[in-house]
Amino acid sequence: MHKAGFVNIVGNPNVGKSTLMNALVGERISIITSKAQTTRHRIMGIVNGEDFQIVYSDTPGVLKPHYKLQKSMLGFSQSALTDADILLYVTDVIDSSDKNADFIEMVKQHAGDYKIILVVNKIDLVDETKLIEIVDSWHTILPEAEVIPISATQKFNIDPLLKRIKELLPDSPPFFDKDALTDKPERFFVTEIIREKILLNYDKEIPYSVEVVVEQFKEETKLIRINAVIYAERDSQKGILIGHQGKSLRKVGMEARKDIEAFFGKQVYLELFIKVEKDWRNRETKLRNFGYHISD
Ligand SMILES: Nc1nc2c(ncn2[C@@H]2O[C@H](COP(=O)(O)OP(=O)(O)OP(=O)(O)O)[C@@H](O)[C@H]2O)c(=O)[nH]1
Repeated sequence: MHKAGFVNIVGNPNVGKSTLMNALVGERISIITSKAQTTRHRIMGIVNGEDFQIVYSDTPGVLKPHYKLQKSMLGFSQSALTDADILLYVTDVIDSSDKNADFIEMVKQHAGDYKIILVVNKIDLVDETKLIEIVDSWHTILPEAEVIPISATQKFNIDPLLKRIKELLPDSPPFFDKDALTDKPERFFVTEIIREKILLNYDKEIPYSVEVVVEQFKEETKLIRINAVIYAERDSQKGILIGHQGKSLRKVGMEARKDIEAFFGKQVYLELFIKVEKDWRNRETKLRNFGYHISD
C-alpha cells in the first residue's frame, strides 16, 4: 500500500522551520528550495520513498507576529489549514504561546481535518525539568496535538519524527510523478503558476477542466524558453480560454510569465497553446507522462 499526503508546516519566524526542513528532507530527495508561492502554499520539498510521498509546504504569513490575524486573512489561513493531512506546528523552547492564541484557536477548529504534530525545537537549550514543563504546557494548550521535542541542529529526534509523519500519512497514490519530479522540478512549478493564473482568471468550470503541460523548457544563458499547452476538454472551453481577440489568454500568459521570471530570477519567454483533448480526464496517466516529456 502506498501512502502520500500534504504536511503543512506552520510556526513563528526563527523557531527553526528551515533547519527542521533540511533535517527532514536532507539528502533523501530532490529538495525544492524556491521561494515561489503557489496559490495557497509554498512547496518546500517532496520526499519520495518506495511506498510513500511526503509533500511539505508552509503557509507564509500565517504566524508572522506583526500580522495581527485579521478577519480578511482568516479565509486564506483556514483554507491552508483544511487541506493539510498533517499539520506540523513548529515552536521552540523560547516561543510563547500567548501571541499565537488566535491561530491556535483556528488550528483547534480544524482539528478534525488533519493530525497535528507539535514540534518543540531547540531542546538543546534547556534542561529536562524545563522541557517537561514546556511539553506539559503545550499538552494543555493543544490537547489535540502529539508533542514531539527535537533539536533540529543537533539532529535529535528527527528520525522518530519522520517515522511518525510516515505513519500518519493517509493511504494514497503519489500526487506528483515521483521520477519526473526528482530531476525536473522546474516544470512542476511552471505548471502550478499557469494553473494558478487560470484559476484567477476564469470561472470555476474552466480551471477544473484543463490540464497544463509544459512541452518545452529550454534554459539559455539569459533567457528561459517555455512552451506550455493548456488542454481543454471541449471546443467551447477553448474559446473561453482564448477570450475576445485573444485577450484572456494573453492576460494569463503575461501574469504567469511575471511570476515565472520572479521564480527563476531570469527573463522568460513563455508561449501558451490551447489544445482540445476530448475527455482527457479519462486518460490522465497518459497526459501526466506526456507532461514531463522533454521535447528539446
Ligand atoms: N540551539 C538551537 N538553535 C536552533 C535549532 N534549530 C534552529 N536553530 C537556530 O534558530 C535560528 C532560526 O532557524 P531557522 O531554521 O532559520 O528558523 P525559521 O523558523 O525557518 O525562520 P524563518 O525563516 O524566519 O521563518 C537559526 O539561527 C538556527 O541555527 C536547534 O535545534 N537548537
